[in-house]
Amino acid sequence: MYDWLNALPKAELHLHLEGTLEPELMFMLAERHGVRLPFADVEALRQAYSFNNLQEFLDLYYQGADVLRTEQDFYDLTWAYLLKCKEQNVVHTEPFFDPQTHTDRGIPFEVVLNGITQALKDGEQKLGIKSGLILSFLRHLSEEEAFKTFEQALPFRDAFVAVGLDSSEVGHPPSKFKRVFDRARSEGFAAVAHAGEEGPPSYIWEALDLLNVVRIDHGVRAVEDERLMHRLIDQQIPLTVCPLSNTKLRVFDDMSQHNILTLLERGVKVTVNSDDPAYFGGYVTENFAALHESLGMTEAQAKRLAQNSLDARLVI
Ligand SMILES: Nc1ncnc2[nH]cnc12
Ligand SMILES: [Zn+2]
Repeated sequence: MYDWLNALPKAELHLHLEGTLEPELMFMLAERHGVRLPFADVEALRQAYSFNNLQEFLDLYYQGADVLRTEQDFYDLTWAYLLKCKEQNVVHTEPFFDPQTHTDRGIPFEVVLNGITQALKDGEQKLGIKSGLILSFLRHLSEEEAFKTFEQALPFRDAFVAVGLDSSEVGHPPSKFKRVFDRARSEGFAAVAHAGEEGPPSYIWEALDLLNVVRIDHGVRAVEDERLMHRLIDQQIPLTVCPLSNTKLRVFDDMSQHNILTLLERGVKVTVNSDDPAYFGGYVTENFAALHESLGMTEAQAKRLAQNSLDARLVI
């Protein structure tokens, strides 16, 4: 089944480039820049990837990103991910990047963006993988800081297709970013947002009604609100679900409890994605494989999930 799932053409719509930083690359970049990591070796770092919630993961994820410093680093990071896409027949990807994670430690916005966009261009030319980059705001920071980031990005408007919202969800509802999302949409960008990962269904409502998002990232807590379920089904609003992430971050205790196939069978437009594969134990194919192993996902269901991902692309 793994090989069959791997060969299925698919799109990835929920992937943080910073979350593809494999321990081996982290150590290589640390050496490149003479940075001392607080882990003895790759194995010790992997051992640390055990989380009780989103915040415990984010603390390590932001710390790991500190080795990303030059254009070449961002290129290498993105290219390594695109090679994985090639290997797993991900024919299209719409990755996030978090500019504030880097600009806040003094890395110029252009350094981050140039490295990523050059790799994405090469990915299309040399590997045939299409992409659309999503600029994501960190929701634990202020709306004013999100505005600053957006203004900084505008001169490079051709480099990205949408804005997103990620980081610590609870306590930072979508409403906090209504005005900056209004501004981004007025400039012609699509909007997506993480909502209903750890946060309540009301955050999904806000993402839809206040931020006017065209997709919900995660959204698995929608099942707690039947009226919301009807909205998602009636309007066929895609959810970018990340099964391995959800179990690693304890949104579900075990993969056997994951609700993605229940959502699929109720008619919600769900897709399968890897979120932060270097930290959560697998890329897209591993996510599909886990659904087969733990939930008995059939080939027909896998085909529908893959087709949903192609249908839900922002860029065609
Ligand atoms: N799963 C996730 N939720 C929120 N912010 C993130 N940043 C990277 N991965 C994330
Ligand atoms: Zn995410």
